[in-house]
Amino acid sequence: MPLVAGVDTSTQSCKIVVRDAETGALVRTGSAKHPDGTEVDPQHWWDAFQEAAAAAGGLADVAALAVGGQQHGMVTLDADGNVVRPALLWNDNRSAPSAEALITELGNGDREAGAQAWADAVGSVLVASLTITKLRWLRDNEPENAAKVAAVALPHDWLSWRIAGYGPAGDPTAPLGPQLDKLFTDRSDASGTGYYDASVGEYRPDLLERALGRADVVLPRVVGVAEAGAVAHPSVAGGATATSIASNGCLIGPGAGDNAGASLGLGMTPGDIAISIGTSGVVSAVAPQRTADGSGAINGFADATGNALMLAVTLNAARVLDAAREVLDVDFDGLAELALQAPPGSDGLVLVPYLEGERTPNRPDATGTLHGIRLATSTRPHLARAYIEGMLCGLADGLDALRAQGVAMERVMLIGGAAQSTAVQQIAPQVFGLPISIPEPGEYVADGAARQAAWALARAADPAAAAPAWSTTIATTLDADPKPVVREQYAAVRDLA
Ligand SMILES: Nc1ncnc2c1ncn2[C@@H]1O[C@H](COP(=O)(O)OP(=O)(O)O)[C@@H](O)[C@H]1O
Ligand SMILES: O=C(CO)[C@@H](O)[C@H](O)COP(=O)(O)O
Repeated sequence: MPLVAGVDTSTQSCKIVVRDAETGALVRTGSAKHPDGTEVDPQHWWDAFQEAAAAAGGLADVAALAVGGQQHGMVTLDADGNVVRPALLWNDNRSAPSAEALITELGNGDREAGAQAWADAVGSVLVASLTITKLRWLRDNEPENAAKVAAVALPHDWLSWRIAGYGPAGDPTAPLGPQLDKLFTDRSDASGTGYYDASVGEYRPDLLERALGRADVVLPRVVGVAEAGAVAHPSVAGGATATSIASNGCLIGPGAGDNAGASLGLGMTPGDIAISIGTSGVVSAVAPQRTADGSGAINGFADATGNALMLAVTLNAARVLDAAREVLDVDFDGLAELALQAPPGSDGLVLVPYLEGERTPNRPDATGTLHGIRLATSTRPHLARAYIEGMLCGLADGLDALRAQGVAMERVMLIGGAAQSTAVQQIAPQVFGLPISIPEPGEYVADGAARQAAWALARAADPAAAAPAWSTTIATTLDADPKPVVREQYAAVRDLA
């Protein structure tokens, strides 16, 4: 049976799964770390991809692959294919004033009108995460770099291009050189740039020009759903090209933004909600039409199949628990054990977890605040529980925002690194007031990319082929009595922060 690979070039690491194209059975995996920081030289992603591919036993026997990736990161390339400056990631907040300026400008001085105009035009009210705001920041703060930009790509576009053999002129790992017109992307990741309208499937060069001051830059071609964007070059990843289908080489699928990748990996349909607790906290739902929420609570992105993907995204998720482990000097299990020793609501100890500012609500300069500290709550279990509850309350607000848009919630699935925490699993249904399904532990973004690769492979033979019917196994569904006190306490202090 042919094998396919799915890659997740995420904020903290690169993960690769190799699966059987027909059954979806997991064959092997590999991963490698990315450096910390909100501005990263993309070369690190390339190095981590190579390391992860080697850890996965190489990709020489793989017939197709696809890359899912952290959304929104601004990768600027000059005419020779060099990155102009380190990529600014989705969680880099320096462009918050640029976002505000672009909103007010589009509203001709009226912020509210501008917010709605952006939501109507591209599905999202601008926040610092979106690529377009980073381009405005570049224009205003590094004009010499802005002048060098010949192409703008996203992390998954850039990595796909490198795997296809393109890259900086003279780089021996880029034998096909700096062919910027060979960059490609997909509708899901393009929909997070702020200059692509997924409702009609077209870039908005006029909006790009507003940000960068010009629109004469190459943007990646948006390839169709499950259409191969390129063929992997034999010299990359220790021979990533498939020897098994030598006549075709190893196809590279369109790829996806990581949240659309997870949606495909989970096989989400309307009524399904995914809550991902990775570096970002994401509450997502697929919908037939893209939304235009002028309040900014919901991003109206696209998925990787032709639907819309509604997202509420927080900046403070798994790393809040990493911070708690640091403060309490415990490992993952230790944090979970401590948190489960304290009662729901932590006897009034509440963390508003804006440790990196926040995106939803839009408070880029906020810091975290601990409320309700008394002698009785100055214990390690209370603190551990407050960190977990505060992080989950941010996601519960995201669930409310989706509800307010009329989204049905028939099944709520918890994924992402911190979903492995037994304390998160047990406390989540108390905070959300809903049963929570825990899929088998896995890398659902990489799985979605693998499924897309299998789909692209099938489409190469039959243009009408449907996505392969891989199934997701729900390991357990957890229910608990809702504990409204947790959200009530949080709501009372959230806006004081
Ligand atoms: N058992 C656990 N409990 C809490 N957090 C965990 C656990 N296992 C992993 N994590 C956290 O999950 C995060 C990585 O999750 P992941 O979804 O891979 O992130 P990303 O996709 O943003 O790179 C890290 O911050 C890590 O500390
Ligand atoms: O900005 C968003 C979505 O809009 C984030 O979800 C990023 O796509 C990063 O994802 P993770 O690395 O946290 O998975």
